[in-house]
Amino acid sequence: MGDNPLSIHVVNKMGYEEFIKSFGNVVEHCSLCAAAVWRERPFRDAENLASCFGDFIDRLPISGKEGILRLHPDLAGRLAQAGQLTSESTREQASAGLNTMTEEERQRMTNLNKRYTQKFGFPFVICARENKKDAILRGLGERLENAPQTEAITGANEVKKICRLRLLDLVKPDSQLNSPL
Ligand SMILES: NC(=O)N[C@H]1NC(=O)NC1=O
Repeated sequence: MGDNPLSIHVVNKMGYEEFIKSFGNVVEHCSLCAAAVWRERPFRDAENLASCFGDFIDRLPISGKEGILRLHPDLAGRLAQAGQLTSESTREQASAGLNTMTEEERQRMTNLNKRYTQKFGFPFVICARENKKDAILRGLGERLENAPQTEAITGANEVKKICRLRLLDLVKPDSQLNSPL
């Protein structure tokens, strides 16, 4: 949870500019999602807000899902090594142990990421907070075998998990529309 989690009442009173400022990166570099989801207010609670983002992503055509995936940085890629990830990605990649890989593991990850991007035209995305580096390396190898359409949907489902966890950091989980909290 973040330092000052918001109550759902505060969220529901936000104008769209404030809403986009608060939630514009729950889907990495894609403030369009927050800009679209604002119209669904009032939200019941943090989980309902997360479902609205998830439903928006689900409704996108395959080309839109691919577009969202293309806004994600490679895991343990060049941006990570240069310290240029968003603060959210930095924390998530560290939680999976990706910042403490051996040189050999990093090389394997780089090679697999390259093959993945060449095959699909978008980067490999997985919810790093729900996986450790071994599971991520294994997942990368396995998902390389998937068909492109399957993989766009699998990646979008991982984006939804990342988005939900980011939202639960920002909004008090026990704050509800019909209670004073
Ligand atoms: N490529 C990729 O999966 N990136 C990410 N995953 C995650 O949990 N945070 C990210 O930035």
